[in-house]
Amino acid sequence: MSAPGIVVAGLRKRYGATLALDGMSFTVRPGLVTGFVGPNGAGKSTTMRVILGLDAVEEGTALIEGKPYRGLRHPLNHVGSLLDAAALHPGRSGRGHLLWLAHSQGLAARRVDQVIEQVGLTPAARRKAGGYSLGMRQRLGIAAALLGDPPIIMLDEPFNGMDPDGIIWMRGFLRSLAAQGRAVLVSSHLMSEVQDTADHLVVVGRGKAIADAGVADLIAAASANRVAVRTTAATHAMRVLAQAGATVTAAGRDTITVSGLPADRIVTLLSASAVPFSEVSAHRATLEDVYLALTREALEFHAATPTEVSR
Ligand SMILES: Nc1ncnc2c1ncn2[C@@H]1O[C@H](COP(=O)(O)OP(=O)(O)OP(=O)(O)O)[C@@H](O)[C@H]1O
Repeated sequence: MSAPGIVVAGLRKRYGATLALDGMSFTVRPGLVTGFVGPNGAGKSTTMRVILGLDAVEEGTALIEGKPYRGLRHPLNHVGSLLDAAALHPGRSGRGHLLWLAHSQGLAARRVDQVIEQVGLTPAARRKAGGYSLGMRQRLGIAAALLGDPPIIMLDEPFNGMDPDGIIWMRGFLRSLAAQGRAVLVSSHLMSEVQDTADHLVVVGRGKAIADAGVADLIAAASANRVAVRTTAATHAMRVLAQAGATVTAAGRDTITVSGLPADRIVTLLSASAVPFSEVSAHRATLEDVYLALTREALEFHAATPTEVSR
């Protein structure tokens, strides 16, 4: 039996002097939304193009249900993708665009109306696609990806250009595709976009995956043994706790996070130094925290953060 989903292993690719992919490896499993997240230039789009056989690599393999894209007899029945929502004929209606695609794949016109309905584009289906907003183009692109009813869906930055209602719709839609048992890979350079959507995250930096794990596990790891303190005297609190051996980070205007000391010891130390505080609680990391910690080292350009104080 062929392996389900997508398996990417050891991709290496150069563009001139730029090493775009440097050992990229990860797996996209059925029934899950996998967020593919990383800073601009990290290699997300290149990886997706390689998976679709649009770009060659010097090393490594990208397999769809156990085969390279070019080895699939009817690829669009295996994987549907949206790489560039702008790539459509502006003079054609949305429906006309999909009919043209369906025809080229030997699919029935009935399928076109089904996918238009699925992505909520019915009222605009007969209008010229050239007049569509970027959000509508994204919906049209997703409709095209669904035409062949593939078990794998791959979308590059589908949240781009979506208004808040569109983002909420997209999150629910991606979840429903995964709930149908499909493997869904969604790239974004913003962690907040995949929050509440992704079950699994592949975080990329400088051409490789720097994390490939469940969202719950990543949050638990980033939260481990850290305590959040709310105080109106953050600077004083940071000094006292750092002197006691803790590593302290400013997390917001009135909040610091502390590692290296248990909560009861923190309370004792702050009380002894007359530092006012209103709350001491176990810190729960956000996906944003996870992402920042993982990508800090991988960012090509970043400013030193002045907020960390340790003894
Ligand atoms: N056709 C190309 N020619 C030259 N360099 C390229 C080309 N495509 C990508 N690159 C380079 O390869 C690296 C990876 O780019 P890629 O577009 O895959 O990253 P990305 O993570 O998708 O970023 P973004 O979110 O900005 O699209 C970057 O340094 C980029 O400049």
